Amino acid sequence: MLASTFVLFGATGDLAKRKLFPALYNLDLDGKLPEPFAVFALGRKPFDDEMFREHAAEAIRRFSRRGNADEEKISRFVKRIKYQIADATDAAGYAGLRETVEKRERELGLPGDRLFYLSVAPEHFGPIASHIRASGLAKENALTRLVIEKPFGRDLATARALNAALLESFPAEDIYYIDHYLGKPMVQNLQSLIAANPVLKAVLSNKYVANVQITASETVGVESRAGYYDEAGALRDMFQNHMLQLLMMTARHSEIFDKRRIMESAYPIAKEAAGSHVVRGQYAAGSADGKPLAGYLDEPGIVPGSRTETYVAARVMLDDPIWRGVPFYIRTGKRMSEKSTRIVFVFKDPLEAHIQGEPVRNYLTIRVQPDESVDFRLNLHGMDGGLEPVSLRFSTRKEEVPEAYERLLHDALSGDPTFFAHWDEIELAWKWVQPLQEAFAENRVPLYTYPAGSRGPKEAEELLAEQGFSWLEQEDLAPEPRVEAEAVAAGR
Ligand SMILES: NC(=O)C1=CN([C@@H]2O[C@H](COP(=O)(O)OP(=O)(O)OC[C@H]3O[C@@H](n4cnc5c(N)ncnc54)[C@H](OP(=O)(O)O)[C@@H]3O)[C@@H](O)[C@H]2O)C=CC1
Ligand SMILES: O=C1O[C@H](COP(=O)(O)O)[C@@H](O)[C@H](O)[C@H]1O
Repeated sequence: MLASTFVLFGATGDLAKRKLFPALYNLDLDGKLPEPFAVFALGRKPFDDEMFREHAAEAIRRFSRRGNADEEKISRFVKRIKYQIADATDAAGYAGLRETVEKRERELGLPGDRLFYLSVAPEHFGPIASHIRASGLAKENALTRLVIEKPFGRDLATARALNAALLESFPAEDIYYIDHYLGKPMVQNLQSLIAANPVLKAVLSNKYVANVQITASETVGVESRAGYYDEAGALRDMFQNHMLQLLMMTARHSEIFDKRRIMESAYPIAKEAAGSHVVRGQYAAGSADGKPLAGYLDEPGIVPGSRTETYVAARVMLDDPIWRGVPFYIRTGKRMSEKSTRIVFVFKDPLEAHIQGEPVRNYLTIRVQPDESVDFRLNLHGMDGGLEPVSLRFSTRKEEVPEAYERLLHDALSGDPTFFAHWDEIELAWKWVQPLQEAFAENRVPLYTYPAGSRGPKEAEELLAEQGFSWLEQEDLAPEPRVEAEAVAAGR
């Protein structure tokens, strides 16, 4: 059943503006919100309803993939929003908030099934949950859902403490830990892509796969989040959550479908050995499209001399019957040459024994964003008598891909936890990452620089070269195909 009251803490913030209001609006356009639907936008800034509705409308115009369409629809959507000035740390204020919510629900005839979305800094997660419970803002005998944003802790101990604090106020089944990478349609598709295609299922194992490469590269730098990012770094910001979730989603298979068991099967990397399996980097000055880009240390708000990493690459091995012996190379970085999230299965060289020079390989590339595609690189006999790569491709245009937050908000409203991170996965991921955090803090892993707008530190090549591999970049994966089968899906 859908919750029909949406209470958003942190409604004046960046995430609400860029992702949450546009996602709610798109759900409204698609008829996926209940009718009526009440939105309570909470923040400390001195907006009134009308001012805030214009703020939300502007966010939708700027950031929704369909925001430039229809002013009437935008106006109808924002009328659902009521703005409430509220300091989340003020326990006494929650009684008033409860009255406001109940009054509105009575007006609209709503049952009091409420979703609380905590889009605020993590130090507020525990106290807000506790105040919601103590004030009775979570209604007895009605549905309650609590959505928690990241970062979920800054290490294993703080994540455990935070989880314990949340569990004092809410039962585990009411808590939804959002990881927006799990909301990306192609990530959600991974399971059916493999399960529904025996041909893929048959070859995705250590018998045929030489290595797997998971990349999430970004062109943006630290932007306006220096305060948070300089404390977090790429390991906490992207690797512990999004990248390890991508690993779990990629590696699970019909024998071991539970993501927890995949994470459990990842061989730990001791801090003393981290330098042999992990590369960290920080962007220096560089350029993109002919324009100069500042180095990380010159970005506004970064602590002088900061050793925070903006790039991490790691080799992960799994103690799993299907994947034993296959390296999973995982990398993420800011200020790289391209925005791309993709998973590449690199197949073993069928002609290894017979060919000189470049190996001949098949690749299966699953592009998650910006465009979605599944691309099989085959080798055909070319005109010149040699082998020539060709692609078999299915793709969806970027504008047609629903935003991750759309799907996840709808799932949370509906009470479907499938594509949320589960506490055990979060805990296992922190456990795995902990020695790397220590190794970074103790400077056991060199911090290499790379020019902004590049492919990251050249030292990351060595991670693969040791085993005779190399990172596959877009141009390696998408050779101009001589033969192409392309299916463009509309409106998925
Ligand atoms: N922005 C992003 O791209 C992403 C953000 N996140 C996470 O989402 C959460 C929100 O991030 P973001 O929107 O960027 O943060 P911002 O700093 O932009 O916004 C913070 C929000 O919290 C509110 N707030 C702060 N203190 C209080 C308080 N005492 N009482 C009530 N409200 C308060 C602010 O209200 P006001 O300004 O009115 O005081 C504001 O609405 C964080 O946990 C972040 O890590 C996760 C992934 C990506
Ligand atoms: O969670 C985060 O994700 C974004 C990247 O998300 P994407 O959907 O654009 O790939 C990243 O920029 C940010 O630093 C991080 O906190």
